[in-house]
Amino acid sequence: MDFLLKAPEIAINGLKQNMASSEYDVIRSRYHLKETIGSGGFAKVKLATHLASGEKVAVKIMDKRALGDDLPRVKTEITAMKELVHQHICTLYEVVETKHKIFMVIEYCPGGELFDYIVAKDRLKESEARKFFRQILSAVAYIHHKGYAHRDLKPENLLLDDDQNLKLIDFGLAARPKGGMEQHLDTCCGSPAYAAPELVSGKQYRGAEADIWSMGVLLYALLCGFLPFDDDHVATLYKKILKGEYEEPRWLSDGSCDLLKQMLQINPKKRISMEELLIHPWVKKGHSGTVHWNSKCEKNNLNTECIAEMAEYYGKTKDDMMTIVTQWHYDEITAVYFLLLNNFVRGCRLKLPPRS
Ligand SMILES: [NH3+]CCCOc1cc(-c2cn[nH]c2)ccc1C(=O)Nc1ccccc1
Repeated sequence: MDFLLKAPEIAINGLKQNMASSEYDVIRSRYHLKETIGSGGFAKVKLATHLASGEKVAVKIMDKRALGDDLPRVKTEITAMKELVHQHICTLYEVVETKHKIFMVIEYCPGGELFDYIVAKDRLKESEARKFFRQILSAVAYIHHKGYAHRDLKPENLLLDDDQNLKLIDFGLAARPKGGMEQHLDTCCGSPAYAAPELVSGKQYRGAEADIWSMGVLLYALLCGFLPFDDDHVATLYKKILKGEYEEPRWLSDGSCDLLKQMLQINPKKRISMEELLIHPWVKKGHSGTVHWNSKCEKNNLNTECIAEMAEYYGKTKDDMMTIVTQWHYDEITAVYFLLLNNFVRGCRLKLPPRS
């Protein structure tokens, strides 16, 4: 099985990784792996502690031998997460690859899945649904701006951080069409209940338009606590999606019904666009302005306070530390930078302990 990221003989973190040693040696040298906090088909996700800083992280562990046809999904996700750095997207901190394993170290979200949050509350009040929907819009407008479509938007892929803010995960099905976001896509993917009519009918579709349909289903789930189109038999579910008829519970406001109607348009050409969504009266209600979707943590705009803290920790000049960080090897250095940055963005000051 070839290496996705590095040839086996290339040193990992300056040390020649003895390929005979445990597959977990490198990850355990920097993280204390704890309980499993999630799993999906080909991966399990463990809670871990970053030994140098004491910060909690999530480690997504995949065995290349078990991945089979899903191996390209992992490369897609790693490539996408390296490029998509945003306050409402789970940050990829580090990638460790060994002969048989791939470890993705990701920002930890202690609040769990939005799915479970909705189930626990039955359904959300309009104001809370709006708060979450604005954050989802912010993340999706950003990834569309960067030329990506997520293609698997659903409450299971939105996690709550410790400030009750949403973070998007699972970019394994993301697409970045070479011809730009206007280019049509062919692959039918994602979760059936959230899939757009043009996607389930096997037609070519535009990623951005399909993502907007999925966000309509997501908004409906936030406001109602159940899905607009649902059935135990996928063929029947597809018929319901293609028909586009759904119940409007009496608790939905006229504004909510109007927005849902514009998002759940079976004809993608009649569906509301991202630009119109960002300024929609329902989205703006009760908030001072439109949705801010630009990233607050772009890689091309390094945080000088984090660099200064790292320079002191590693005994380097700020310039040398800046040069090392901007190589973005997604190794220990990248992880430390993003861990410091995430705390900075949240208004905390993470002080690294003296190095042993
Ligand atoms: N539905 C989410 C289950 C837990 O999965 C994750 C949790 C975190 C996480 C938890 N806390 N912070 C981040 C980060 C990433 C994943 C993830 O990518 N899961 C996955 C996706 C596709 C296939 C298999 C697994």
